[in-house]
Amino acid sequence: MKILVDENMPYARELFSRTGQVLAVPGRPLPQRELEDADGLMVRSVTQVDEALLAGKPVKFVGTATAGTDHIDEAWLEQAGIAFSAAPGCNAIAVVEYVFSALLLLAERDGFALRDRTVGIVGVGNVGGRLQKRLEAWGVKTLLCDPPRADRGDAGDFRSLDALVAEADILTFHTPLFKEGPYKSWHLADAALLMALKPHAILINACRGPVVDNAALLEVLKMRRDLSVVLDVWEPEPALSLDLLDRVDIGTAHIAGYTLEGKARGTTQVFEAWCDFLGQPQQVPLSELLPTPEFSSVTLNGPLDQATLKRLAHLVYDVRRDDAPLRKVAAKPGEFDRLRKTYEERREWSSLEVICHDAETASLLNALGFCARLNNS
Ligand SMILES: NC(=O)C1=CN([C@@H]2O[C@H](COP(=O)(O)OP(=O)(O)OC[C@H]3O[C@@H](n4cnc5c(N)ncnc54)[C@H](O)[C@@H]3O)[C@@H](O)[C@H]2O)C=CC1
Ligand SMILES: O=C(O)C(=O)[C@H](O)COP(=O)(O)O
Repeated sequence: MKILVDENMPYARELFSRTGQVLAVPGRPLPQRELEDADGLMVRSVTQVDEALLAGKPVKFVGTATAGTDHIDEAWLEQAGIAFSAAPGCNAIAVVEYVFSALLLLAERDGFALRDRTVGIVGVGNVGGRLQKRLEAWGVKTLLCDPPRADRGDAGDFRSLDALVAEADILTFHTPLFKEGPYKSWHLADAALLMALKPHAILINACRGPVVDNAALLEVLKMRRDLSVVLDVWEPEPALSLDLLDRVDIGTAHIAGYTLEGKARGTTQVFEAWCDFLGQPQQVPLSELLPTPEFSSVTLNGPLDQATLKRLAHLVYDVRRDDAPLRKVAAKPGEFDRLRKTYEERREWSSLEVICHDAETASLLNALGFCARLNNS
């Protein structure tokens, strides 16, 4: 049994080698000759998996250690009889914490209270749903737009995208990329939407680059200097527009989902699906894999205000650590992918135990995703 795994998939070698011979390969471009005798192929979002890649190859199972699946031609895999599994929700917490890190930074820079802003969430799935809960836990008003869920009759106060644009101070996109169909999300944020954003609005895209028309965004930013923009994803990648990068407030190399926990969950979800496919089910608890974090415990002695929340959040992850390196190297070919492959360890808020002196603060911190406990001494 030969299993190809993307080299940017932590723990893949040790897990998949329980079931066969593992070869770690670059995902972009994938060395095609290695597919000639491969039974399993485990990729990330940078590898297009379709007929052109796999026709005539012996691969029987494809796994992607990602939430997004727009790089996979699922219809072709199905008709070719190739099993497929993704990793839904694996890195949702990481994206939520990226968004929080960015918002807390912009709030401090521009001197506003998050609680005084309304956040419009477009796409209320694993990422958007968790973001809603954490923002509401902090007392921030949210507005939700998710036409597929609204059409399914899911509970929730779902609004139109136009309503969010009209009312939200912060608009954040968390949809899959659909190039066509009833829920097409390609260029969902087009020139008209961008021009209609409220004065001093903040636009965030941490889902897929083409959900925001990047050429239109560049033109709009030349006219609307009041807008603030956070982009983790670009149209296209890896050759993003340097002019656009110059004009955004925070720009990162598609790393919003890159916590160690998020990547490890991606690997274990796909590994477990592969084992099911082989008829040898296995469960891998994350605690078996993850190392001790750099900071594991702090004591909060005062009240939890926005400035304190920012310091706590940024102790675990400050988005500026990813913005500066991209600006430094973006003009050089290959550097976008190198930044992603050599990504320095990043953990989730839950890795930080926060010891508190009152139960209300502990409960709020837990609702925000930290691991809080009451100091009874
Ligand atoms: N920057 C990064 O590192 C990461 C990016 N992503 C991207 O974010 C996307 C969302 O992630 P999850 O929340 O985990 O996916 P999910 O599938 O759990 O949720 C997506 C939600 O978007 C909704 N939706 C679909 N089409 C829509 C439309 N046209 N307008 C509004 N809502 C729509 C769906 O009904 C669903 O509720 C992924 O598909 C992926 O492309 C995900 C993880 C990491
Ligand atoms: O899960 C997703 O969807 C993502 O966007 C991933 O975080 C992207 O990471 P790579 O698969 O490109 O390493």
